[in-house]
Parts: sequence; structure tokens; C-alpha cells
Amino acid sequence: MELQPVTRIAPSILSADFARLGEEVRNVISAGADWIHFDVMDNHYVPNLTIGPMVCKAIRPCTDAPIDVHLMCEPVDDLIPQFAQAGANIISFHPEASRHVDRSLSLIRDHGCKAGLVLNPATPLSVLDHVMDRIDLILLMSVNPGFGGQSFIPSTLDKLRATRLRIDAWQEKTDSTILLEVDGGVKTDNIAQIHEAGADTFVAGSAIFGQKDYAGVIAAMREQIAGVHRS
Ligand SMILES: O=C(CO)[C@@H](O)[C@H](O)COP(=O)(O)O
Repeated sequence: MELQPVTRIAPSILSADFARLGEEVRNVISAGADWIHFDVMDNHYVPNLTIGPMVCKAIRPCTDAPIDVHLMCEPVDDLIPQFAQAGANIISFHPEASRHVDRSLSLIRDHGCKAGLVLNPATPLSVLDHVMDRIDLILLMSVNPGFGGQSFIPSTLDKLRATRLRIDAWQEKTDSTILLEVDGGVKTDNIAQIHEAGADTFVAGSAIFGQKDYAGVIAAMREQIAGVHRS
């Protein structure tokens, strides 16, 4: 899968109706979403427990859209091949949850997936220093991981700007593409500001699944994004 430098909306199925998960996946993609964001929580790295590779495999036939797996688990290496086999396209993990970040990133690519690194609100950008050539995506958490429905942490905007500068400098030097995704508290009324600060990929859970009209919310988000002219 080639990752293109355009914007994309990735609904987090953490806020979907789990009793009708396949239908929710189909509906949200028909409503205009680009990716399915798949939150994996282990009740160890984060204080919540969600879904694993079996559920990823179960929803894989429901859509051709990329499945964007966010591992909030520790350790991660055993799960990477399992999610790749279950049909994940992108796998991201937190550097604090792997003893060997470089190895885990390579493992993801070796299994044919795009590799992402996730930074918590208090994780410094320096974790990116020696792995820019190993990553396809940087996911900045704009809430502390573990739950949907939290409020966007405003300091994420400065962090996004700093990350954007790093990515742009890297892309210019290497002619490669790294996506900048943001996750937590993304809504129609703040998505323009988030895009303006540098994000190109937007995870939204409660903002989309909390409404009946998924297509309406996604269209409103796209309209807000389109109104931003980044230099
Ligand atoms: O990974 C997480 C939370 O840990 C997120 O993906 C949330 O699920 C996003 O939910 P909203 O903040 O958009 O409701």
C-alpha cells in the first residue's frame, strides 16, 4: 500500500457499536471515511481492555479500506505478526512499550505493513531521532491513551507544528513520505486548527460514532480541513 501525502479521516471503532461491528465498519467507510482506526488496549500498558487480532481478522472482509492498528500494549513484538496476518495495513506502537524500538519497527515492515510510532502527550520528539528512516507514520496522542471521549490537550498543537517541521525537513532530504496522524478529542470544531498545525491524518471516535449521520460529520470535517491553507 502506498501512503499518499493527502488528508484522511480514520474513525476509531473504539466508539462504534461492538455488537454490530462489521456493519459499523461498512457504514463508516460508505459514509466517506478513509481508514479504520483499530485501538488495541491490554489493561497493562493502558488501563482498559479492548480487541485483538481475531477481531481484526473478522472485520477484514468488511472493507478494502486500510486498517490502522494502534497497539496500546506491552510488549508488542508478538502481536505484530498476528496483526499482519489478520489483515492490518498500518501498525503503530508506543516507544515505551518496546525494549527495542528499532527492531519492532523493522518487524512491522518485514511483515508487509506500514510502521508507525505513537507519542503520548508527555513523550518528547527526541524518540524520533534515530528512527525516521524506519517509520511511515507518526501518531501524536492528543489525549492520554486508554479511553475515547476525552478532551483534546491544547499543547498538542505546538507539538504538531514541531513534528511537521521535522517531517518536512526529513522528506526534503530523503524524498520519502511520513504521515502525521493525531488522535484524541478530534472534532468538527477543532479539526481545522489541528490540520493547520500540521496533521494530515485524523482519528475521530466519539465525534463520528456519537452521531447518527456519519456521512454528515465526515463531510463537515472535510469541509473544515479544506478551508485551511497551510503554507
Ligand atoms: O486511542 C485512543 C484513546 O486511547 C483514541 O483512538 C480514541 O478512541 C479516540 O476517541 P475520541 O477522543 O475521538 O472519542
